[in-house]
Amino acid sequence: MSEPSVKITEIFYSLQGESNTVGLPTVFVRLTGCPLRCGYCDSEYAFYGGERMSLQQVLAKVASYRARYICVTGGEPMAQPGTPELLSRLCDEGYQVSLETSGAIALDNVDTRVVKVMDLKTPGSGESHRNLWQNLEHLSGRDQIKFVICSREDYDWARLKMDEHKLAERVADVLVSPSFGEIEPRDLADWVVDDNLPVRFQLQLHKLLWDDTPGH
Ligand SMILES: C[S@@+](CC[C@H](N)C(=O)[O-])C[C@H]1O[C@@H](n2cnc3c(N)ncnc32)[C@H](O)[C@@H]1O
Ligand SMILES: Nc1nc2[nH]cc(C(=O)O)c2c(=O)[nH]1
Ligand code: SF4
Ligand SMILES: [Mg+2]
Repeated sequence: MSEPSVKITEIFYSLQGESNTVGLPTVFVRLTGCPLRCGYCDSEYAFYGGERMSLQQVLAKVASYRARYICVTGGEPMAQPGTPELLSRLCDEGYQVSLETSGAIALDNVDTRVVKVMDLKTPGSGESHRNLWQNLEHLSGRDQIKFVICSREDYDWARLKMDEHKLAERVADVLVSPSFGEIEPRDLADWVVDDNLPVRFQLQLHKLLWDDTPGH
């Protein structure tokens, strides 16, 4: 079989701004294209264009940064057929690999060495009908679930889903993140504290440090 290829928007080195490895120097591999259209999406520039690269080329570029942590994101990385093999090849090289995904595409073929960060799309995203709830079965105690919260209604919905699906017991962390610029981060923080909710509150560190500049 010929070497698979993937369409890439950018590969860059920065500090992990999200998830439970926040602050760790990380190489980001941003794949092009996404079948969803979340109203808040900060990565619309990855919907189109990009450059087709062989897995060899991606691995060589990643290696040039001499980093330990690799985050595969997008766009929606799982929308490309070459992604599962890319993830496995990165693991084979010894990297600590994470995958940022909407979970709207089946995750059953993702290497178990990869830490999956699955975003359950809230009503406020406009894409909650795309959540594939069966994907919860493919998450382990090393994975993470994220809710991006756009309003109090989203927060109440996330709490309900946590309860219904026993989410805090399934994964390493349930993350809640304010939709950037849409709600006051402090409101979300207060709700979490008031409810003693078993989640990890997070802000997107890279936006505090570098605004919203691509490549960070
Ligand atoms: C750009 S997406 C790429 C991966 C995948 N498509 C997904 O949605 O998980 C990476 C993460 O950034 C989050 N994100 C995008 N725009 C955001 C915003 N304006 N505020 C907070 N988080 C945002 C997404 O919800 C997702 O968890
Ligand atoms: N620094 C930084 N950390 C990130 N973590 C997840 C990102 C993403 O866009 O998926 C991201 C990003 O774009 N930049
Ligand atoms: S799924 Fe991810 S990349 Fe796609 S529109 Fe939503 S936030 Fe953006
Ligand atoms: Mg981002």
